[in-house]
Amino acid sequence: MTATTTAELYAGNPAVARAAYVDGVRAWLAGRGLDPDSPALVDTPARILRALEEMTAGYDEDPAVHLARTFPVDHDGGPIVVTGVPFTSLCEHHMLVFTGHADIAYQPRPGDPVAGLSKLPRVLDVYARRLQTQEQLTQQVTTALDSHLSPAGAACIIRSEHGCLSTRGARKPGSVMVTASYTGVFRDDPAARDELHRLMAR
Ligand SMILES: Nc1nc2c(ncn2[C@@H]2O[C@H](COP(=O)(O)OP(=O)(O)OP(=O)(O)O)[C@@H](O)[C@H]2O)c(=O)[nH]1
Ligand SMILES: [Zn+2]
Repeated sequence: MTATTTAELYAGNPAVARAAYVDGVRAWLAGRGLDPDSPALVDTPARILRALEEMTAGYDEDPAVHLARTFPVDHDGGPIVVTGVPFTSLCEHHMLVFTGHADIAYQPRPGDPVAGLSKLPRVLDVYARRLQTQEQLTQQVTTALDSHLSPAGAACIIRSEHGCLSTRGARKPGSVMVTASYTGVFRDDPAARDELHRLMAR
């Protein structure tokens, strides 16, 4: 007989896993010398759980849904860019917030239909609302644009401040992590990438 892992025990049993989480936070509070039944703390474990579930709701979403509908518009195949899109995510190492802005772009092939403007921030949020590294989040956005729009190229640049770096550990508030992912023309053609950076400058 093989031992049951924690993952096996709780996968498919979200109600049991939630109860165990609340018990665990209560145990930690008590171990820290605090009263988990005090009016101030009695609802805190369930509150943390609700916040975590809200901030990881992206696991229940598929970016394909947002990119399925496209629109025919007159365009000559120039880059389409949305800059300064705010987001909040959770780092997978500490489950602490990292928050910042993304510049997202794709270059449709001439004559191809385009995605609605709001869909780029929506795709970002599907992935941001998961446990993330910034590198992975950046790349997932361009991969989704490539997969569902088949553009000539896609790009995502993210600037964000990580709570795990600013509030604990190395404690460096104000430090900004910058990551970039380029595909197609933006990866292969320096002139196209330079032009993109000019468009993104603000
Ligand atoms: N590359 C990358 N690193 C991240 C990201 N978010 C958090 N980290 C880092 O993940 C690392 C985890 O390192 P560990 O040594 O395992 O954890 P730790 O002891 O808490 O590290 P310190 O933060 O240095 O105190 C830290 O260096 C974090 O800064 C991210 O999105 N990308
Ligand atoms: Zn972290």
